[in-house]
Amino acid sequence: MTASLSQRQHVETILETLNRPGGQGEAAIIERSWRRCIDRYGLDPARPTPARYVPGATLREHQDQADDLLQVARAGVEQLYRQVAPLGYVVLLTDARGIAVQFLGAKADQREHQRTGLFLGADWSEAHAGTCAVGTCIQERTALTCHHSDHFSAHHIRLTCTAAPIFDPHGRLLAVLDISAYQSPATKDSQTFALQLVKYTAKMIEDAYFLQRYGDHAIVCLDRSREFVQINRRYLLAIEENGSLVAANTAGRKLLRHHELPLPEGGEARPFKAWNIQDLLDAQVDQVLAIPQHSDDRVQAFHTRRHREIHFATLIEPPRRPRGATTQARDTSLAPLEALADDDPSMRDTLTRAARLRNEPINILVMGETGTGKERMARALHESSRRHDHPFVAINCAAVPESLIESELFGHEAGSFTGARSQGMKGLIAQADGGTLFLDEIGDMPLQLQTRLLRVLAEQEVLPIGASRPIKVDLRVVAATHRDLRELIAAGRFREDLYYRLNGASLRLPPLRDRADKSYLIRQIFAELNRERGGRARLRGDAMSALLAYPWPGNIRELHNALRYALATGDGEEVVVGDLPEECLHGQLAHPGARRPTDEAGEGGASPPVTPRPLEQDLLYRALCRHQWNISAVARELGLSRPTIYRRMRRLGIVPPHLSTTV
Ligand SMILES: Nc1ncnc2c1ncn2[C@@H]1O[C@H](COP(=O)(O)OP(=O)(O)OP(=O)(O)O)[C@@H](O)[C@H]1O
Repeated sequence: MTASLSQRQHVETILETLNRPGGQGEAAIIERSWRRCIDRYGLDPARPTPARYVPGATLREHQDQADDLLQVARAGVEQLYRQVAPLGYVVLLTDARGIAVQFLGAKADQREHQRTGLFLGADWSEAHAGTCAVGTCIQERTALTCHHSDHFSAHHIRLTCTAAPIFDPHGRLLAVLDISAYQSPATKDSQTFALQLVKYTAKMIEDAYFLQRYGDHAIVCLDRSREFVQINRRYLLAIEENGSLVAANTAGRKLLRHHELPLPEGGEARPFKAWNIQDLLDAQVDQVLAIPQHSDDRVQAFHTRRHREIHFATLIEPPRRPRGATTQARDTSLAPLEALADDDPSMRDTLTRAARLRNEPINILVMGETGTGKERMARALHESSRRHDHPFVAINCAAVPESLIESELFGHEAGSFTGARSQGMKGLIAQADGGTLFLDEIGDMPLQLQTRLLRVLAEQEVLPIGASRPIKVDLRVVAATHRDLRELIAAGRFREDLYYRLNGASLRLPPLRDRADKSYLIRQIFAELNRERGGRARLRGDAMSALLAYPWPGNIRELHNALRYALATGDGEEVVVGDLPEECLHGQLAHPGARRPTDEAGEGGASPPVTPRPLEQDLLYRALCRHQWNISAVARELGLSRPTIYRRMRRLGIVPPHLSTTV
């Protein structure tokens, strides 16, 4: 059968079906949508519906509005893509208006994706695209598969698309998650698993968004199964301290409807906020809030008040907000240490240890790869200790010339050696009296000075060069190293006795690549740099995604520099993915969903080109040089078509060296 014949038949089927009384179940959903297409939108099933893209700037607005969700959804969308990509599906996340704000699909088929509209910026609203999984899901507020000839437009009938809605904690539609493929078996049943998988992922994203939005509230998680309540968390209810409900996930809202008291004739359902947890569960608020989080009884059973059904409950308490009798005044002096990390397991252990050690009269050795924040840790230890009103004095033993380090550390008397200051100099050790002396790169300290330092630590007194009497000092030394001091000891380059003096306790910092709180660090550093610059730029979601996708080797300094660069190249208002340095962008381009969207969306002529930035020119130029101006190789590396590369070269004014005229 030729395509045009099947398309003609499709049009006839639609018209015939609409002349019959309505169908059942999902068939009814599709029929209702077909009716809307004709009656409300005035669409014609035989008329081609070319993919429509919103312009680049509009797409950015849609992405900005969906930014919170996009950040939470990223991991879920990527996991879904990994699951379905081998079967030929692409993944789209659209906003509530049907505009694709995230896309993951095979790069090799990019042209086809763009032609069909399975791409960033495409408009899948029903009013434009006709009956389709996304548009019809938005209208019907339900998950569905739009398989082959379910589509209204004859031009979409080779597609199979499955979509599920994502609602916000108040039941408003937030987004639609969709998977689509060009080839699939003829029967719609073949998509049953697809539908379950998309619904499951949409619920995961919805719940992750819920937990993030209401992270400052107590959240009651309920399930009918004791075994699954901690994993499934089927029903989520955010409550105030007095038990009144502030939000519920989709399943939670259904549970409330199920347990609503019978309504009087014509009566309205109780507004969501009028619920209290004790209206739902046969329990007092205090009992629910007392469910322990970290013991064997963290799952507790309750009857529901109305139907006497058993539900198992766990509680997620807001972080750092102690409640009731266990309330203790928060120790604000710990703030400098707490600010170093968010939710990284090894940092959490390190910080707990640091908090215990901060006022102990022992020296501390901080270990970790270069740029992992050892000096930050030393400062935070000092600032959170009782010594914080006294000086924090830092010296980098590797950076000061060997000839100066002795006088820098120990100071000297007037005229004690050639080049000494005429009035003498107080050394750094004496300057740190009462406070903290930070010895960075201690492994680089010359052996002879190690002996003198050992004496200072043992005697708590320092003898300046040329002085006859030592000066008493009260010191806490924090030393840092990225080297293995035991190896240096074995090689005879570090004194073992000094090692034990310095290593009263040790703290090890994990490399950036292993940290689970990268997004926290990114936000922290970005905010700091913003403050330094006196600016108020914001970091857009696509830049954050690229930074998170980049395989950071180990160094926070590198991240710091990347953000500094991005702020310098950005327009001052926001930092977008194109403002990031080349290395981060490479991690980004290897990742199909995180590409800067707008210029590629313009390939079909629907989106205007993005204003070129110097960085974009620089990136392309460097890629061209790397590949000796082989356009195919550059196109492959950047995941773009050859014509796109030529178009960009023209737009950015890049001329190959072997041509004297413009390309
Ligand atoms: N927790 C943090 N939050 C924000 N910025 C941080 C954090 N930790 C480190 N940085 C930044 O990362 C960079 C490196 O930090 P720091 O100098 O403390 O590392 P280091 O391990 O002492 O480095 P080196 O090994 O080179 O001496 C600095 O720019 C610092 O501001």
